[in-house]
Amino acid sequence: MPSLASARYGKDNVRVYKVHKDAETGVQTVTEMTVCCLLEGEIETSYTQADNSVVVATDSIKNTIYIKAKEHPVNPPEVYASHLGQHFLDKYAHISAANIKVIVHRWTRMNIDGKPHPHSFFRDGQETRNVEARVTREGIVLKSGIADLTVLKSTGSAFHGFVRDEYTTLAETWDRILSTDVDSTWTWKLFPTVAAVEEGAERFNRAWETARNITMKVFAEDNSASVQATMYKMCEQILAAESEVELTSYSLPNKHYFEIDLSWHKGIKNTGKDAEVYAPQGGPNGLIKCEVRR
Ligand SMILES: O=c1[nH]c(=O)c2[nH]c(=O)[nH]c2[nH]1
Repeated sequence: MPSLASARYGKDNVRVYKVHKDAETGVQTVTEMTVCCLLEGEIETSYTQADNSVVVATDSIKNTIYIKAKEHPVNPPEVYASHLGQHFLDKYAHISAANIKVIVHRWTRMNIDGKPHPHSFFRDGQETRNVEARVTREGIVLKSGIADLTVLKSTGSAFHGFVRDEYTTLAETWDRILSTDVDSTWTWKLFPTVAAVEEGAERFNRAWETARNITMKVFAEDNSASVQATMYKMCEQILAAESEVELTSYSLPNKHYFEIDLSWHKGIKNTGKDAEVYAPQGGPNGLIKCEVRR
């Protein structure tokens, strides 16, 4: 006899835009998000017995995402995600967990004639700021992060001393290009209530800035022995800087740039210390991950 091992459902890819209009200055500030909200609880019978009486329609979940964005600030996204998730526990006794994911897209204010423009913005890169909240009656687990921050350094990266055997063709290198799309997360200690999330909410913007700055500074300044060694240093520094963070993680593709031997053309030197023109690769790519706990 089969049984339902796990279940969650809700609405994904809900796109939300909110504007704040400062009545005094006329300055407007915008936030664009993509939201996912998946519920868990006593919903088994909707799967096993076609019992829709336990189903909060995903259309209603979508409506709630908009209503909560109107009722509450959407900045920082950690606070919005906590309010949204808590709503489903408060409103529906049979719902035991709300899993919220908020992806915040970049809208950076334009500078026109050297002055910040009051209502015009541009997308300066695909990088997003992400939050995952799991809200239960035990408390709120928040995971904050950065995704798709594309970085490259043209030197200051090496990779040698790795296993050499009959499967190895890769040459050791003391000077290579290093490029990746940063996916970094930091998981907070458990918050008992939404009020505890709200209290000192500036911690979330500060930690995002700290993690982003550490990521870029370590990437730029570390004389990298490997992606593994460099990402571990980033994790250590984030844990040292943010005392309420329990766990940090990185997932980094190693986006390869291959040297091109052009010696067949008039003896051109384009390898080793003479390398200038490279071939950026699509796939395959390395993929290096780690989690570091306090
Ligand atoms: O930083 C690296 N880590 C690896 O594990 C690896 N493997 C590889 O082929 N190149 C690299 N680079």
